[in-house]
Amino acid sequence: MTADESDTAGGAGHPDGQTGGRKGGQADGVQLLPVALRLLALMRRRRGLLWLSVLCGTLAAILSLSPYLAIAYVLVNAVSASADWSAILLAGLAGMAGVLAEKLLFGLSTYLSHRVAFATQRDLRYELAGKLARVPLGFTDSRSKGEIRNTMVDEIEVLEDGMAHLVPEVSAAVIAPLITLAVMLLIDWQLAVLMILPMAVGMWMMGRMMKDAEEPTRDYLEIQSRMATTSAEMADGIATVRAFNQDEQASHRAGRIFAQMRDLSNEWLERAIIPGTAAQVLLTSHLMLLGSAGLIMTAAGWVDLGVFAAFLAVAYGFGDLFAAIQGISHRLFRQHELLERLDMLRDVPELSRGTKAPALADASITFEEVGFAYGAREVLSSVSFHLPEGRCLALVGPSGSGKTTVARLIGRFQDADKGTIRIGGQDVRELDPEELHRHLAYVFQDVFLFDGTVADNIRLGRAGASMEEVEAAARAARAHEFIESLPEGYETRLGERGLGLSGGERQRISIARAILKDAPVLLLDEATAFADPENEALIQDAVAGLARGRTVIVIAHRLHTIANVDEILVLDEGRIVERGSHADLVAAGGLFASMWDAYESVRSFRHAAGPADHKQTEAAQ
Ligand SMILES: Nc1ncnc2c1ncn2[C@@H]1O[C@H](COP(=O)(O)OP(=O)(O)OP(=O)(O)O)[C@@H](O)[C@H]1O
Repeated sequence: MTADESDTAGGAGHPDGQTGGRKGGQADGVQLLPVALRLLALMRRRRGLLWLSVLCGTLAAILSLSPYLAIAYVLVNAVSASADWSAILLAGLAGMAGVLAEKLLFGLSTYLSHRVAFATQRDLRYELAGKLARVPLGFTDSRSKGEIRNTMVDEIEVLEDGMAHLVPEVSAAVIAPLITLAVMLLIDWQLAVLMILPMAVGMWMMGRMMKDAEEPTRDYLEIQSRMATTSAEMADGIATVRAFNQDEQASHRAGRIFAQMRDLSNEWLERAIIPGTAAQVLLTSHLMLLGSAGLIMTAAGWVDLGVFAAFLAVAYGFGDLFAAIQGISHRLFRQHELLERLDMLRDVPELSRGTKAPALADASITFEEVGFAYGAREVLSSVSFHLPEGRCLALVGPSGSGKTTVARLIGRFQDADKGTIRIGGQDVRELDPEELHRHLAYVFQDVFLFDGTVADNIRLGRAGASMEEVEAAARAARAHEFIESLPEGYETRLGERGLGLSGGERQRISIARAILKDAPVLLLDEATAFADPENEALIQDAVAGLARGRTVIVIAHRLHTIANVDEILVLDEGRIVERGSHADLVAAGGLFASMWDAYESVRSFRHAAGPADHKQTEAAQ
């Protein structure tokens, strides 16, 4: 694809772009040459093809002047008294051959640059996908997922314009005119100056305008990014929005952003139309200046008619080339923004990769004075515990007390800011991440299912597991029956994010994954609520089977399910405020005891409420 080159203000760099935006950026203006060099650097792995493309593009641009020169030669000779018709014919043929060669070379240059661009796009996406696997998960939490998707899909797509189109076009629009200009200066510097002067002034004006466009362009990209996020949210969250009767408010919110976009575009149009048109006039007035001044000089005998005709012909072709430069600088400016956004993703610090792959002493988990903050907000402080292999630890506490964060730190979804977390005696930061994750299995509430078959989704637990193993895991996870009832059983495609399965069914697929993985440590976030009592009982059953013989950390919401765990940690505002067995904690009369009382009274209320609720509560037990 090519970038949209239409310009509302005479090619004056309307602040449109196809990127998401960002505030800030270089205060001292965008240097277009470095942008072009960065684009080249992106493609350096394929520099052989790239330079061949540049060479073909340059030759094509030089040859593009050949028909004008041929016409000039033909005209000058045809009107002269001593016309040499065979030479005229030869010049005509040479002009035609020049055009043909130009088109062929330009086609070859574009073909090569596209090959390089497509391969580079693939490299970049691959690199970013790998990067996402190495950055702390907190990064994707804090960064809108739409923004990341935007960069990986749309913005890298737009970079294709820079890599595939700008490379041959820059060769055509910059290198070739420079060579031609040098030759023209050698032939007649006065005519060459006349030819180039108005263009140079026009180019300078365009440059000023481009500089003025930086701020509005950033605002434009910022609004464009918000528009993309709002539109994606409207599409993704439409069910919630409708359920709360917020359609109108959501439309108004989106409408305000759309209006900002219109206002910014209008504002820019008004600012750019006059200088833009003036620059356009200058950029195209070189023929008039050269024509009138050159005629006088020729009539005065200062310049040879043939030379004057050649200059006129080249100047005619030069106009096109300079028009191309405007478009290129404008598009390079867009590429600059894209490259900056790409850099932001590429430069995100990665989790340190430990290299140790030692045999862990056991599957114990230890927290030593662990502290963690999201930005400035401390969410865990001085958390210490030791969970021996094969034992079960429950984390309880009010919402937001830090239970999930404890589990996430073990898997290095983020790294602790203070203290040390050990598995089998080894600091998790010193372990090779793959080695660490081989020891951990998760069953979280928010089950991610990808667009693939049920069997493939279960195989996420262990790639390459046989169909028998997948099925055995599904049976143990009490998922086999519902999977069999799907239209194509294990081969049923789940569609994007596994839409179409109930919460309980998704959870059981996640349990099947964990069973297949057969990791010694299980991190389990107990589901808070499922309407369907049958599902609930099945999940409890499956979890009990999965937990047997493993080291388990369970984030517990139903306090009766943890009556027999080895230790309960009670968290409040990121600190361990109580610890002990269920009976001890109830007897202690602290936070756990009051949570337990509240929990019990809800349960007895449910028992009293009626058969349906009663059945559900029973099933849960
Ligand atoms: N990605 C994040 N960025 C910023 N703050 C976060 C993020 N994730 C969690 N928090 C905050 O960290 C604190 C601890 O969250 P955490 O999810 O660990 O609590 P929790 O005890 O598991 O809560 P719940 O029982 O509601 O799931 C909360 O105040 C939460 O708002």
